[in-house]
Amino acid sequence: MFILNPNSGTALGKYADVVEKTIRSFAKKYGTDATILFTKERAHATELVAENLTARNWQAVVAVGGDGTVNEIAKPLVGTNTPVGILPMGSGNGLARHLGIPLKLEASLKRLFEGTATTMDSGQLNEIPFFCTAGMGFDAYVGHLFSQQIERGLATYVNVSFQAYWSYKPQHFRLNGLDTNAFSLSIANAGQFGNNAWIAPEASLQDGLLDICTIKPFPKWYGTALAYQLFTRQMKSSKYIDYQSITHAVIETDIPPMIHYDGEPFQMDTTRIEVRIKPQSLKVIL
Ligand SMILES: Nc1ncnc2c1ncn2[C@@H]1O[C@H](COP(=O)(O)OP(=O)(O)OP(=O)(O)O)[C@@H](O)[C@H]1O
Repeated sequence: MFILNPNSGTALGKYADVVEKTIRSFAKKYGTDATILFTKERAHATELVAENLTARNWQAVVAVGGDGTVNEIAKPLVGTNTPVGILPMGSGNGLARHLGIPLKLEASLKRLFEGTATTMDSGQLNEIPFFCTAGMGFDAYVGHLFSQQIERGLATYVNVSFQAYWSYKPQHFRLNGLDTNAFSLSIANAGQFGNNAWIAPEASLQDGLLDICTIKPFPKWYGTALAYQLFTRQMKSSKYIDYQSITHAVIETDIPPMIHYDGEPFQMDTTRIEVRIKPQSLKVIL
């Protein structure tokens, strides 16, 4: 079962018919068939999976889109034997990039049809599952601003981040009871946000651990160096970042925070957030 989000990235909406034809031709070539469904709105992918999951013994449910689409599709597959597949067509494609899934449609289809299922960890912020990264602070603020843009894609993301950067002020958090001021507090299951922005270059999807990455307040002029470290997998060498590997953590905030899960912004209605890992909880085709 393939679920396409025509709102993902910049190309999928325009070329959905080409994508659909290519999927069907690969399915035929590999001696199987493809059920292709389109999402109509936010959260619809989760409904489509739930409605159709028991209809057949699916080889995989494939997210055709970005990290938000993977999240919506993987959520109901946690703890089941049905693997998720990914054809990365989003703006950031963090999970697909971490997993080394090719970004070109034909290459990712070849990998999908020739791949095998393996298990990976997933994380939770209270009851909200995530698979790639989640967090609060600057990343969530940017996620929120990005979701309000008409155009998606990398250029919009860079533009939104750059504008938000100048006015953004670090916030107060309590992490496991310890007070901290942070520019951002990211929780990494996979190593990157997307677009090869490696917040936790050493993160593993199979180690039963989440990495909490706290970026401490830094002078504005240092932003370029931090961005360089982010895109060259050198964040570990920065004096402004702290890492903690955890299976469980409690984050408290002064007011209910805006968070993001896999890049999707969400306004919490509580100031207490429990972070948990669900080891080996999702099957994924690689
Ligand atoms: N038919 C639709 N119309 C509008 N929005 C949709 C539709 N289907 C899904 N969505 C929403 O589109 C948003 C973006 O999806 P997705 O995250 O896959 O793409 P992206 O943000 O471009 O990529 P990435 O997360 O990799 O940066 C999600 O919030 C999703 O719920």
